Amino acid sequence: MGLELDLTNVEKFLKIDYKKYDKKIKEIHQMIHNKTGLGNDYLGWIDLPYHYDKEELKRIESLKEKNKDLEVLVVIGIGGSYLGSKAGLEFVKKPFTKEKTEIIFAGHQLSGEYLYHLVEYLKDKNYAINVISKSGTTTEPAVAFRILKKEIEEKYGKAEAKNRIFVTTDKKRGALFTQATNEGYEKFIIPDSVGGRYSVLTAVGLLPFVFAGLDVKSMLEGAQKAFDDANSDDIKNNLAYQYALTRYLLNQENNKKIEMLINYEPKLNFFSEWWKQLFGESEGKENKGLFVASASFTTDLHSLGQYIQEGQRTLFETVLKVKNNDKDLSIPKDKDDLDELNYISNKSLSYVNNKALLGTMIAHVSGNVPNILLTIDKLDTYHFGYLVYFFEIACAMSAYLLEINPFNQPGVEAYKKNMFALLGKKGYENILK
Ligand SMILES: O=P(O)(O)OC[C@H]1O[C@](O)(CO)[C@@H](O)[C@@H]1O
Repeated sequence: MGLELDLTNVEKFLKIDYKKYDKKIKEIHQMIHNKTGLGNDYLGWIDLPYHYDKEELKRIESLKEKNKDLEVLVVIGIGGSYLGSKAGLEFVKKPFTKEKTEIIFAGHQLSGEYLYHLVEYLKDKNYAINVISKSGTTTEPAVAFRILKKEIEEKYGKAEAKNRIFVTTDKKRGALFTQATNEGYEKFIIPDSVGGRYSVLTAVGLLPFVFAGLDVKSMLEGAQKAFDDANSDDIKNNLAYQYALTRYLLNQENNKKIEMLINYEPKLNFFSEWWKQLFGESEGKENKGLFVASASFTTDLHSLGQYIQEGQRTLFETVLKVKNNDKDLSIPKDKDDLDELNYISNKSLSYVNNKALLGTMIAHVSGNVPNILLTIDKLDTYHFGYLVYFFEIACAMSAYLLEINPFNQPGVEAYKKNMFALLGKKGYENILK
């Protein structure tokens, strides 16, 4: 139970010679596991599937037990402090069903309209806040926290509000750490050695998952399986490295500039958002890296499909296929058959969706768009954990193949500096001159 990788529709465009890269892959594998490469201080996520903080998870579970009647948990965070938990929840959540504790995200943009309506919504709800920020100084979550902290204190009083604010941040430093210590909020840790986009399996993801009632144990088992599967330095036995090398070669030898992650299940839309941060922030530097995009089919076949089929030939697709649906429906027979669907009556939607996937792949490949096919069995917590770790390790390998540091994001500062200057922050006066 893991993942299947099919490169048939890449090999038509590219010769993937594992032998040629065997030595390089082995070296990088050692670099990752011995933590000797660029950005090596941030390789703490490597061991998380087995060495996650077990005491902390127990503390999260007992916090959830104490707060089992909460109607809403507001999770404040952005980027890696947001996308992983949002992706995990969407991955497994049944559409159109209301969880006992609803998880609502905030601080992932600066929209006053969004926050206004959230504040209104929370007025008659029994709620708590989990504010997540490794640095503690990121503007978006800091603004949202300031506003929601005022609201929760007004609603419950300062003393009770303290029991309803859970902070996930650095172990010993930062603005949020200091605030949490001063106010006596319950704290959870983002380890020094784990950067935001690699933090799903820390309290960053685990707290929201536990509050949403997700099976965290099986998620960690999935990640453990991915760890075991990616533990070989022999690329022939390591699908994560095969994926990493393939996308590297499509870029370097086939001149592809864009990788699109494609899904056929709306539950995967936010997984794509998480994936985009992972690869975009890790690889997009020094004028290198693939631009990562995503699409949800068949929806986007009716918008982007035209471009993919016939636009500039600079992209390839990585299709994430789900073999088995939990629930399904069949198409009923109709006596008039005006829509001419009787030829597929009694067929399930999964059957039709799979034919759409196959037909699209054939079309796009014939339009010179290489397709990597990744298949998982189903959309459950186990496979979420598996995919998270699979892509994390693939991303590290891929960035090291490009000879860049996968774990920093210096470019993100540019917009922040300009925004601070425009807002009149002290010390930024000369930035735009
Ligand atoms: O957890 P923090 O420190 O608020 O950072 C949130 C996100 O912002 C970034 O630092 C980019 O500004 C991401 O790398 C990170 O995931």
